[in-house]
Amino acid sequence: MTLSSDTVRILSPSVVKQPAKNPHLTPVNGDRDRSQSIYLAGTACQIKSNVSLSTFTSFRVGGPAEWYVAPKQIEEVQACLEWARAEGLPVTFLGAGSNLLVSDRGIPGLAISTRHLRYSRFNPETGQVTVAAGQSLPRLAWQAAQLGWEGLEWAVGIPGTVGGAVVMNAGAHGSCAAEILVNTQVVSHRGTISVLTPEELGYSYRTSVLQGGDRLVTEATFQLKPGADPARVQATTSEQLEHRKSTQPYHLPSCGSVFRNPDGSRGAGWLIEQTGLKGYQIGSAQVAERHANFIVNCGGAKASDIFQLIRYVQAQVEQNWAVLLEPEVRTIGEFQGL
Ligand SMILES: Cc1cc2nc3c(=O)[nH]c(=O)nc-3n(C[C@H](O)[C@H](O)[C@H](O)COP(=O)(O)OP(=O)(O)OC[C@H]3O[C@@H](n4cnc5c(N)ncnc54)[C@H](O)[C@@H]3O)c2cc1C
Ligand SMILES: NC(=O)C1=CN([C@@H]2O[C@H](COP(=O)(O)OP(=O)(O)OC[C@H]3O[C@@H](n4cnc5c(N)ncnc54)[C@H](OP(=O)(O)O)[C@@H]3O)[C@@H](O)[C@H]2O)C=CC1
Ligand SMILES: C=C(O[C@H]1[C@H](O)[C@@H](CO)O[C@H](OP(=O)(O)OP(=O)(O)OC[C@H]2O[C@@H](n3ccc(=O)[nH]c3=O)[C@H](O)[C@@H]2O)[C@@H]1NC(C)=O)C(=O)O
Repeated sequence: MTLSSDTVRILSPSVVKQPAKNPHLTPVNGDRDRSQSIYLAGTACQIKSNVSLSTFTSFRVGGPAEWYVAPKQIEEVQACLEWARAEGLPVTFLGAGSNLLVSDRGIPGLAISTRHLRYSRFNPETGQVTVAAGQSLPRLAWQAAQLGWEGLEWAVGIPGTVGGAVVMNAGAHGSCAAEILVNTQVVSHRGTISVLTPEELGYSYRTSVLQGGDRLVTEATFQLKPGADPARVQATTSEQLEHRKSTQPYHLPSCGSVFRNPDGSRGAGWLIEQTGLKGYQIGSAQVAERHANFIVNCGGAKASDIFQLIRYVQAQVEQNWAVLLEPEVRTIGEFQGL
């Protein structure tokens, strides 16, 4: 079973050209072919070539993005998308990289990171918070707790961005993004801005129609519950984080749960542990002792080690339990031939 990939193919890689001399581009220094970064005309947007993604993922693995940019506002997002389209490049969206496995070979085309899209606006009249896609979800959870707004306590241990949470329908402790989302603003690969409701997102467990799609989440609005005692909300938030740290290998690079829990009472962690795979290692990738549905990078792991371990665990569980575990982690780039 191949793992799904999230590189959006505006054109298939076979026709992806090396970026031509694009009139929109102002080389930073000298001839573009030599330069490692370029600026999009009319913006402060710097597109860099050959940027390693390993430091941008929680697994701490992954090869280089052919091109990488971190736009600071929606107009720059639109300019980047227009450039990629003009150059015939596939586009990949990056949040905090906490649910990504990026190929050691890297990814073709343009990787757009939301890391600089950050603001949060709490509206006491409506109890809603509107927040930029690149905002850290734990940071938002703590901000809400400090205000005495309930509804995000569950999210404090999810080390991703708001945009990633909207796309993944991130959840924990019986809650998830779908339950509190009012709407989300997205930009299509043609630069068109629209606002989607939870119904339009086709939400289900750890799934939305945005996954593997070509629309970038730029902002989300959540319905929270103001008026609680801030000390109590902060205490609950801390408890959620402490519970997680005691049941999950938080201290080692991972992507969180590797597989979605299958239907039925036996979760992925239980199935993998009962298959005797805790501690099983390929290279420096290991099935975590603390939680069998985590694969951890014990130091110096390659993406290929992790990929092969995912497939090995899938095969062993299927053989033992006739259950085919479905990856929750999003794989990006090519893993063929492994
Ligand atoms: C220690 C640890 C614990 C975790 N615990 C949980 C948990 O309890 N519950 C849970 O649900 N998850 C958990 N995760 C997984 C992960 O944190 C979530 O899936 C999170 O929502 C991913 O957000 P991100 O910003 O890192 O997205 P990324 O990993 O960067 O991207 C995930 C996917 O979303 C896409 N994407 C990201 N941002 C955007 C955007 N703005 N617009 C469009 N597409 C976008 C990417 O292309 C990719 O397909 C955990 C991960 C770790 C490392
Ligand atoms: N194992 C793995 O692969 C990974 C694990 N993690 C873990 O996930 C957890 C979340 O990490 P991360 O997403 O970086 O978020 P942080 O834990 O860094 O929290 C984000 C922000 O929330 C605020 N904050 C944190 N704790 C408190 C608090 N007790 N009270 C008030 N505000 C607080 C801080 O904002 P401010 O700076 O404004 O004070 C902080 O910058 C961390 O424990 C981290 O170690 C993260 C990534 C990967
Ligand atoms: C970490 C993630 O989300 C996590 C989220 O943090 C936690 C807490 O709410 O609940 C889910 O884990 P989970 O279903 O494994 O929940 P846990 O409470 O850790 O384990 C459930 C049960 O599985 C069994 N279990 C778990 C791990 C293990 O190694 N062995 C085992 O037998 C235990 O019986 C345990 O009681 C989410 N995982 C999925 C795939 O839904 C993620 O999505 O990345």
